[in-house]
Amino acid sequence: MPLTGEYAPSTAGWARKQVELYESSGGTEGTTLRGMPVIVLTSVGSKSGKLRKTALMRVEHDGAYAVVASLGGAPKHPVWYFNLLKHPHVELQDGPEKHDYLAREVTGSEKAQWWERAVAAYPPYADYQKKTDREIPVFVLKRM
Ligand SMILES: C[C@H](OP(=O)(O)OC[C@@H](O)[C@@H](O)[C@@H](O)Cn1c2nc(=O)[nH]c(=O)c-2cc2ccc(O)cc21)C(=O)N[C@@H](CCC(=O)N[C@@H](CCC(=O)O)C(=O)O)C(=O)O
Repeated sequence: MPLTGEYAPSTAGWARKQVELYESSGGTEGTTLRGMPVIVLTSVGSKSGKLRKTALMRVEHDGAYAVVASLGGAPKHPVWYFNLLKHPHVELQDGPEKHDYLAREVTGSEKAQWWERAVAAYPPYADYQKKTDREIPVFVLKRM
């Protein structure tokens, strides 16, 4: 059951533009960052209840995805992190395919396994984690 609600564009201009190009091209343009694949996550705002769309690096394994709340190694979580905690039903667009997923924050050995996959997909994640004391959260998304 797709998410419904009013779309509220991100205040991060460069990321918003990438999302809008990705979606308007049906997932054929704006699908990479530095040559590495990107997905678009739609979440429900934890305070506004509006639809928020976030470009993130693509980390996939056997049909499940991980999304990494790295924010470039900033000291604070990106705010979409709080959206997924409150509203785990999200949509993920990977190229032309868009489906519903349930997001769950992972810890321990499960997180370590997905962190390895994330760094393999986008090596800068390892540098971001070195840059901050904040433990960068990872959610695993399973198809609904
Ligand atoms: C700038 C801010 O966005 P954010 O949710 O903090 O997310 C910051 C970034 O993670 C986001 O811009 C990502 O798209 C950046 N980014 C990546 N960010 C990552 O963290 N990880 C990635 O792998 C990643 C890859 C990536 C690839 C391409 C690209 O263009 C951008 C990429 C934002 O949009 N804030 C809104 C509010 C957004 C929101 O969700 N509000 C909630 C309230 C949230 C709260 O305050 O608790 C609501 O509506 O209720 C605002 O200021 O109005």
